[in-house]
Amino acid sequence: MSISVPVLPWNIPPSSFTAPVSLILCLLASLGLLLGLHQPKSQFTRVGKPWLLSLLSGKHAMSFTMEHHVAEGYRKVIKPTNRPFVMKWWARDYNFLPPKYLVDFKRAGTHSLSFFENLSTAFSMYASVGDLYSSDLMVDVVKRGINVRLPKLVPLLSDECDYAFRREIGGPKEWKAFTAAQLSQKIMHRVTSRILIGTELCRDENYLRSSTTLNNSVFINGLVMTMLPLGPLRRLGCHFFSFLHRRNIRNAMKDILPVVTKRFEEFQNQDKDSLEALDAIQWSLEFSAGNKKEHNPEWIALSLLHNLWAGSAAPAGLVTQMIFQTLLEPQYLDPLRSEAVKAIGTYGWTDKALSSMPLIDSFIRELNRLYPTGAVTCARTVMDKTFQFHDGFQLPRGSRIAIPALAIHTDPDNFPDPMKFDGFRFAKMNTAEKSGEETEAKWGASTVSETNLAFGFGKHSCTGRFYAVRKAKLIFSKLIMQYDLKWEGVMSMPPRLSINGQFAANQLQKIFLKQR
Ligand code: HEM
Repeated sequence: MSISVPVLPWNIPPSSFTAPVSLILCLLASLGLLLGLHQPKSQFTRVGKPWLLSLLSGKHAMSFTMEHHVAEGYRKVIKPTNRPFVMKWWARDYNFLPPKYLVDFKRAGTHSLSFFENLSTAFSMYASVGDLYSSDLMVDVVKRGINVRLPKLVPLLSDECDYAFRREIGGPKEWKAFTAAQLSQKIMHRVTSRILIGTELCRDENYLRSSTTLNNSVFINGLVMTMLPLGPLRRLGCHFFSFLHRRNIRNAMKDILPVVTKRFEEFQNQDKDSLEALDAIQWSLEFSAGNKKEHNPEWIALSLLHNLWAGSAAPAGLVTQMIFQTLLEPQYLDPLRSEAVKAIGTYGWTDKALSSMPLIDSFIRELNRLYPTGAVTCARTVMDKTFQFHDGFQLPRGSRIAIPALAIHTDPDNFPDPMKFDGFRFAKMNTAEKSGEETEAKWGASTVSETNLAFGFGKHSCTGRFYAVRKAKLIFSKLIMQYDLKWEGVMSMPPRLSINGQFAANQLQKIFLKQR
């Protein structure tokens, strides 16, 4: 049997191309590598090594130790000079700003300092979803869909959580082992999907599998694209190399698109007021209506999947961290459990109950202080010709800025004994200052402030934080009320995964659960 070498239509054998194409690819790769060594000039002090040298230093590469370099910049540049420092992040130069500029994140218009343009470029999203991130639909769905209906949504989340517990944990009479991060992720993904996707799919195992794969793929693809030495051909190269990620999108779309299309057709054909499903498909249909580009099943389905990415992984990491901390310092368990039992006993599984858990709330805020999902938040790209900060400092269009959140959270000028985990730190501060406001108070877990930056700050601060904190409280309360927890031989916090300044709770740590 012989294998014929394919011949191109105009009869030039492909072997004729091999040498020149290889040469061009080698030249481009070398150019990319050289650019990896190049550090463009900046008006600010540069921190960290060139990308390539950092990568060659193996496990100490900046990608895996980013938080230390950011902390160094904060200590050596920001604190003594109150000026920004510059550092490579996601393969590009970022100006890390002192906290005095946080006020400008509040003042700037949403499209002057853009979070989504920044995210899309950092994660090379343009290569997989085009200009999806130029749209306001994702934010609208959370802000105008979810946040205003939280009291109605909590009972639905609670039902889904009960179902998720039955599916993922069951009722073990003896100690049963689970990988904590995996368990939190599965439960959170199911609960999040109940509202962010809807009843048709939230229990569909194919959808759950393909959307979980996609959630992981967004981050992994973004990371791999950052690390490729693509030089000036970065945009083109990312399009080419994102093919696996695009396949993951197609797979998830196969599961979700038929449902969205059906709902789209119903929405077109019926009196719009008669349809009031409590889910994000409904709100996407409503909020995109009249917008030609967005009001179609493909755009809506893609947008839902990307909101799911924002809304599922980070809160799951938070729940994992809550479990680890409770096991590491078991003295917290009794007060947290008693508080949950009392609130649920009084108000049932309602929004009111979740808002009546000041200790759990404080525990969450303290975890977000010490173990935020990122050492850096408030990443933005300047979209105006120039952006002028309140003190006259200016940056031109295309500049990237960010805030060293973890360094600020652990600055002794902001918190006494900042490296110590004090689960009830914020409950104590709240009691000391309480002015009568019962819910989202000054020291509440979902209140952003200049020293609580885990959810960002300003016009683009996380719109999903109210939903996220409620889901974390709900899942954690059910877990500690229904199960005993333990782990074996663990003496310190299981190390987090740190990649490009983003953290993930330890992915391997086993815990044991037994029904109470
Ligand atoms: C523990 C959970 C979560 C954490 C730590 C978190 C963190 C963040 C951060 C740091 C930002 C950027 C804010 C800034 O730069 O100022 C952000 C933005 C955003 N998050 Fe979250 N998030 C969480 C949960 C959620 C959930 C459940 C949703 C709901 C779908 C969500 C939706 C969004 C959206 C839509 C934005 C963009 C906001 C805008 O540009 O106006 N997040 N989040």
